[in-house]
Amino acid sequence: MITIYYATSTGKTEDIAQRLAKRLGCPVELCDVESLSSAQDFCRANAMICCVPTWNTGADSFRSGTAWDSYVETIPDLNLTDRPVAILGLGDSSTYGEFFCDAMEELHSAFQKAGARMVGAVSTAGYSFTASRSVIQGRFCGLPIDEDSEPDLTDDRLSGWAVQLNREMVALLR
Ligand SMILES: Cc1cc2nc3c(=O)[nH]c(=O)nc-3n(C[C@H](O)[C@H](O)[C@H](O)COP(=O)(O)O)c2cc1C
Repeated sequence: MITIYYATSTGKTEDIAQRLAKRLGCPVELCDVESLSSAQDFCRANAMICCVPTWNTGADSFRSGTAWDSYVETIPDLNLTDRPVAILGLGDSSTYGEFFCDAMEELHSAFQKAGARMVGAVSTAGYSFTASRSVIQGRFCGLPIDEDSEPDLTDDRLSGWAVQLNREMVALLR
């Protein structure tokens, strides 16, 4: 079972979480981060996909502007050793092209500090943006989705990533 955690301000990240869930080749549970009572709740997932929009443009910390911001400081203290975790980000590469999906990196870093096994990095090819803190060693540390400026590319991006996760994450659960 994979748990897809999401937080949203205007509903787009929730919609994307649901669309991703339909594409994965294993049982999936959806969970709104708003409904959690503590960071410890993340420990019950066998594997997780964390879906995060970016709202706090250019911020060093608390970049999401959603319920994720309540947990970024405590996630590193969890024991998630070898737990598979993937990050998906929502942003706008046209209007916010210098800060594209910056919040992904903040979550990636937090889960990595907790010992999680980070999967799901993707190439920057096919994206038009100026800068992103979520590019690590030349690759996005998760899947960026742009429902504002490139919604027509979303289905293919989700389907391609689902295939990648079935290889990198679902295989680990068998
Ligand atoms: C005020 C404002 C600030 C934003 N800042 C960023 C940003 O810094 N980087 C980015 O990639 N997208 C940014 N966005 C785009 C949102 O992340 C995008 O619309 C996202 O799909 C919203 O997801 P949600 O509906 O789940 O909250 C911003 C949007 C607004 C309106």
